[in-house]
Amino acid sequence: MDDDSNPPLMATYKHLFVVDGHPHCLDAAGDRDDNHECALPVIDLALLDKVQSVDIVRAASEWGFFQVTNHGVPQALLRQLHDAQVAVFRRSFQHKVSERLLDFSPESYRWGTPTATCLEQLSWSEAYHIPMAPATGDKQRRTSSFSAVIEDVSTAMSELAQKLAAILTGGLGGDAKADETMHRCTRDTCFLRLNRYPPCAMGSGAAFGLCPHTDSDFLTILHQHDDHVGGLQLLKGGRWVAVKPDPSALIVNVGDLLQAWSNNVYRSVEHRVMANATVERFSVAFFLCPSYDTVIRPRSSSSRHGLYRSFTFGEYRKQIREDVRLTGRKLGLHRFRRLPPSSISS
Ligand SMILES: C=C1C[C@]23C[C@@]1(O)CC[C@H]2[C@@]12CC[C@H](O)[C@@](C)(C(=O)O1)[C@H]2[C@@H]3C(=O)O
Ligand SMILES: O=C(O)CCC(=O)C(=O)O
Ligand SMILES: [Fe+2]
Repeated sequence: MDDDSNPPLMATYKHLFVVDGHPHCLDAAGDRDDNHECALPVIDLALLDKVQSVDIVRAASEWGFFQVTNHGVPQALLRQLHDAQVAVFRRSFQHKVSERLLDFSPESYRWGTPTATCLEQLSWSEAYHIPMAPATGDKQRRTSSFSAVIEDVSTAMSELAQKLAAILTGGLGGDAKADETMHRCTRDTCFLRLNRYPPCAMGSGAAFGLCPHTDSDFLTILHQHDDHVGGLQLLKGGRWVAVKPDPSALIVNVGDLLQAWSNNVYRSVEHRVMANATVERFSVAFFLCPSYDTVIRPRSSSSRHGLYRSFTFGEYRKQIREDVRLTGRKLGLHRFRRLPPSSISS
């Protein structure tokens, strides 16, 4: 490994570990139930029938997270992606910031949190956030074996995500409009994110690998490559619980768009990654997203009014970017809540 491959996280963010001249650490200790590992619901997709669909609907509404086995994304392909991902992150930092990864846009490489003003907003990680849409004039995506692997993984994950999204939208009763919205998610409107969490010398749990957030998409498919490096935690019943890594399974989580569309039936649950003092960690996330002009129209039911106003995915992303720029945090769906009728003055 090149010594110069790590982004300069310590040099850039060391000051956030000191507040008023005193060492500062995350207040994760206050909510620390991190030793508590949870067993996410596991759905065996080889047995996909009515019973499994009901289980998926239940897991998405009670947990917002579940795991799938026999998911159809070949294990050998995930291993190939892992090897290529490791090699890409091993290149020198200078190379990563200055070169385009293959033919993807230069902004796809990110590290740390440029907007962070406190430790709580810092993500101790580097990532390639890759739009699946081919760049204009881009005819050479498959010229390297790496881009071919990325294409194959994203095609397989996209098929899986669409299948699960169809089950989840179907699970709320027939609504043609849901189908229409889901059809606006094609592989090319989605994103693949390659994450690497470098060791953090300040100690395990001293920083977030990825600070608490909900995903801004319909559904996320996540693969953790190692069975011995944990770090992912989710908020369950007001407490942070750790997810036990299982590289043979894929983790699925509901994103903000599905929560809004389903009128809070499905839950986009906050999750985070804790940094580790000695070992690095890799993961890959596939985000099922529609085109930016797609309107998310929260369904209303006889029992519940629409909790959110309609918005386009482009509007949602823009608002998040703006909130992060101005406040350091994503405010997410709170911004799009419909005001209760009593609070609207005439
Ligand atoms: C600073 C931030 C960027 C981010 C939202 C956040 O407040 C914290 C987590 C970030 C993250 C990580 C996963 C996804 O890539 C992302 C789109 C998301 O939903 O949360 C990003 C956000 C972003 O890049 O806007
Ligand atoms: O690395 C992980 O386990 C989680 C990644 C994640 O939450 C994300 O990329 O949105
Ligand atoms: Fe996430």
